[in-house]
Amino acid sequence: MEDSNQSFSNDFLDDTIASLIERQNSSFPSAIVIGGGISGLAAARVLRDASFKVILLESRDRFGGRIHTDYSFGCPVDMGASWLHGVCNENPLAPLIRSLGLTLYRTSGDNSVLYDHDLESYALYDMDGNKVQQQMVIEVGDIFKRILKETEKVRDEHTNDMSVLQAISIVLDRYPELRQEGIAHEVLQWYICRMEAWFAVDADMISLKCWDQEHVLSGGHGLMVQGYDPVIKALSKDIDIRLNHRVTKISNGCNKVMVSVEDGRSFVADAAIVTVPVGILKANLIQFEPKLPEWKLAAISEIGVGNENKIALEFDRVFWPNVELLGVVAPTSYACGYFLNLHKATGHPVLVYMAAGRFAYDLEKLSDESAANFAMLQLKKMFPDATEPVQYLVSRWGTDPNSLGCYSYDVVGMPGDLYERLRAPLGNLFFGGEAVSMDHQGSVHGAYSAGVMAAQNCQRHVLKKLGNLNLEKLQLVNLSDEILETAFPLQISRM
Ligand SMILES: Cc1cc2nc3c(=O)[nH]c(=O)nc-3n(C[C@H](O)[C@H](O)[C@H](O)COP(=O)(O)OP(=O)(O)OC[C@H]3O[C@@H](n4cnc5c(N)ncnc54)[C@H](O)[C@@H]3O)c2cc1C
Repeated sequence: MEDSNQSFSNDFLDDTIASLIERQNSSFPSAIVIGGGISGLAAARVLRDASFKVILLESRDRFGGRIHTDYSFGCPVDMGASWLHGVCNENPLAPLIRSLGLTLYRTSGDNSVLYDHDLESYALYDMDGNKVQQQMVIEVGDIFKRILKETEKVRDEHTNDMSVLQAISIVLDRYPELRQEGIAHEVLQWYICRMEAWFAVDADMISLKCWDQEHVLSGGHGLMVQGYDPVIKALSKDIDIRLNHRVTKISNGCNKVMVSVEDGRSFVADAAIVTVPVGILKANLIQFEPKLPEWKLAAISEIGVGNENKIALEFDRVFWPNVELLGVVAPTSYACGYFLNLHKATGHPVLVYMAAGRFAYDLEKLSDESAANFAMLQLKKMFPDATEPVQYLVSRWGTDPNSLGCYSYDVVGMPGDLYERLRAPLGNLFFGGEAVSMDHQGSVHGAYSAGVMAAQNCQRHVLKKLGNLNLEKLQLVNLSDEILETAFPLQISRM
């Protein structure tokens, strides 16, 4: 490790980090944050506010990661995360959202994972364009709840985990009267499609043991009307972010961590925090020196990563009803589809087609134009007179080499200690990112908290290690404490 500084390029030695290399026992502690999504930005802020010298290395030419608000329609369209799950003061992001004065459009009340949209805000259609009676949507929704309730008994009867789909099939064999026919069957498939969208995988991969174990924050689900971008911008303020810096190797020594990027340059600091998506770790795109221990590698391989994609369509006028969600029901959950009506929440004539699981991967095989055409075919099933879109946007989270998936999920048979192993530090190396969140994996607020926690652990570790440092120089500021001081109410609307 000591000799490694010699491999630095000369021009880099003149850069700010060079001072970190030269600092031995004096000056400020230093850290490198890898990945500029919300988790990495939160981690960098905590350390910066604690007077650490921080540098953030980000592989893309933008920061924000799986939060990506696109403005090419002239209005904010979130192609990654768009909801705040848990519109309540306990949400760790609430203080920041409040202080920025951002508006949330609540799409559901308090009701659990499966109903991030209230039933009255749906309009469902069959493949022939006939509107499904709302009464049927409500009745089948109740039947779906009953089926899921019965799967709890199946869970209690089996020591081994199984998929939710397998459990549903056991319940339907036991209670044939719960089976649905015709359109009612298609509506049931639509509910399964919505469940698959939440976990971003097909129902045959959702763990029966884990699916409802998440502690969902209260307050329902709220769309970020101005997009998530202002949150990301606020967190990034004054952080030394190096874009187009793809990390390829992390050398974790006794005293320092050296992080190398694609073009051969290296950065050295007292500690580093890895916040890249778990899909990147699974694909072994970063080399670790020494190699990660077996228990860490096993945790990375045992966690699931799902996929979700969006096709955003901008129109010159609104030709659809004033509901939040437009859905097409079909004989299989794979063939069901739905559009989020952004016009209801934001006033802009934009529909966002959303696809999850295997279907999301299949969509990525199409060109952008074919994907948009596919979404239009779905739309025309509901509205034969639909006009062509003025513009469209297509996401590819599954094959994007900076994400390789949309967010993590619990696989069938997931070991109980998986998350502890994922987040466990290794010497001077700490782990953040949505997948290591304590309670809210797969979410923006979970990723944020995981970044804050990794930074606080890193801060403690480094300060302990540098025991001879003049600690009075350091301002031990907690990011959330600082923001909490500005207490504005959350702005929530529903038109
Ligand atoms: C389509 C979609 C919809 C979603 N909807 C919601 C929602 O409505 N609500 C919600 O709460 N959550 C939602 N999520 C999940 C949420 O977006 C994520 O949990 C969260 O943004 C993850 O943040 P992160 O910082 O952990 O990871 P990321 O945002 O992925 O940040 C990691 C960063 O690391 C960078 N990186 C990758 N490899 C390297 C490398 N080798 N070197 C340097 N940098 C690298 C990436 O470019 C990225 O910027 C959604 C996600 C997707 C994809």
